[in-house]
Amino acid sequence: MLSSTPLSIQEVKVKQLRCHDEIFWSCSSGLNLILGANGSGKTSLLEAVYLMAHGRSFRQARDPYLVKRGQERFFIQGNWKRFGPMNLSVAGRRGQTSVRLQGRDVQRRKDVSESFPVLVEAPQGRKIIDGVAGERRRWLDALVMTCYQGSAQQYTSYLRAVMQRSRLLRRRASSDELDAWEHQIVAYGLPIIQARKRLIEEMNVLLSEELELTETAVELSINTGYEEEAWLTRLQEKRESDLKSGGLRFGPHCDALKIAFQQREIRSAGSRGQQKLAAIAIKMAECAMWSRYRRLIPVLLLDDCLEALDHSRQYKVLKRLERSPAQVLMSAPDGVQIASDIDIRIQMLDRQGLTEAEHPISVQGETIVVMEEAA
Ligand SMILES: Nc1ncnc2c1ncn2[C@@H]1O[C@H](COP(=O)(O)OP(=O)(O)OP(=O)(O)O)[C@@H](O)[C@H]1O
Repeated sequence: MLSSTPLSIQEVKVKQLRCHDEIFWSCSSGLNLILGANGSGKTSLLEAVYLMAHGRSFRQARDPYLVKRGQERFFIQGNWKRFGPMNLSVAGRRGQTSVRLQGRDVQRRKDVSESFPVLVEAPQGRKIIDGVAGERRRWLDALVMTCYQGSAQQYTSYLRAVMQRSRLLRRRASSDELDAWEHQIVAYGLPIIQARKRLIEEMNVLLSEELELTETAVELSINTGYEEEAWLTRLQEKRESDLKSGGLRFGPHCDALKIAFQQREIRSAGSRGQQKLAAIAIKMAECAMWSRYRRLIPVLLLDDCLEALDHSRQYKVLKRLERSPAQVLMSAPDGVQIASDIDIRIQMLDRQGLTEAEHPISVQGETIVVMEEAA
């Protein structure tokens, strides 16, 4: 079997990004944790790594506040390892960022994000577990396109056919014209449904291997019950109502991905801790898919990833991450305790910058309690 290459970042230099004036972060290839007070700039450091790979922030709203207040520009420079050493840098000012790879301007951001896969789980990031249905669907479809060659084209053609049908409805086009585009909707839609089905099956197998972490099986599902003739008939019958409602409200572009736990949707039935464990298990499965189809092991950014977990589950998460072949960059607020048998590099962040921390971080001998609970 072909082996996969783990991507990793070794050094990050950040200038004038958010609260940081100038900071240098040296990362190890395994588990890395930044500890610091609220507002000390931990998330901003993870954001810097994401910005290099994606050219934009993972924080939700399009953010014009990346540049430090009172400054004109921010700079990020990173030394990565991907087969050999690679250099990525980002320069930005209000609303604009430019990415350079090995000193040359990057024209297509996608080329970098596909070659430098960086996955993120962050409270201010995309809400896959407890966000709106569209967020989950976009995440699923992005993973389908990552894993199965040619599927991106199916999505583009399908959406073009959906939009074209809406335009024709508004123009009161002939039934023949509409027929042709409705056939295209179905012809491009069916492979999308098949690809989603296949991906969900693969992900569910991977998630079933994370049972030790999630404790209860986490399962993904989406509507796959499309039948060609029935779909075409439905499209024909709904022409009038689709015209009135302003668009097509049925099809793969509307289906909701469900993430269930004990057969109930985790976003409403799961506790915050259970949702967190599911989110981490999903990231593990996503990493495995990248490794399987792209032969690359992504860097994982986990912001505040121990939040909402009790000591024994924090320990379990760290143990799981320790086993992962991925480089993991995490943040947590001051006061979190890490058991001594976790192989992890811990750095403390304050106004002076980052300093290596003693390990284990234990308050009043509670580490022992953590160990006992987890045993
Ligand atoms: N453009 C900016 N200029 C200056 N400071 C900023 C800017 N944007 C955000 N900040 C500040 O930067 C600080 C760092 O935010 P960040 O989210 O990185 O902190 P954090 O350590 O992750 O905090 P928490 O533990 O609360 O999640 C915050 O105090 C924020 O108000």
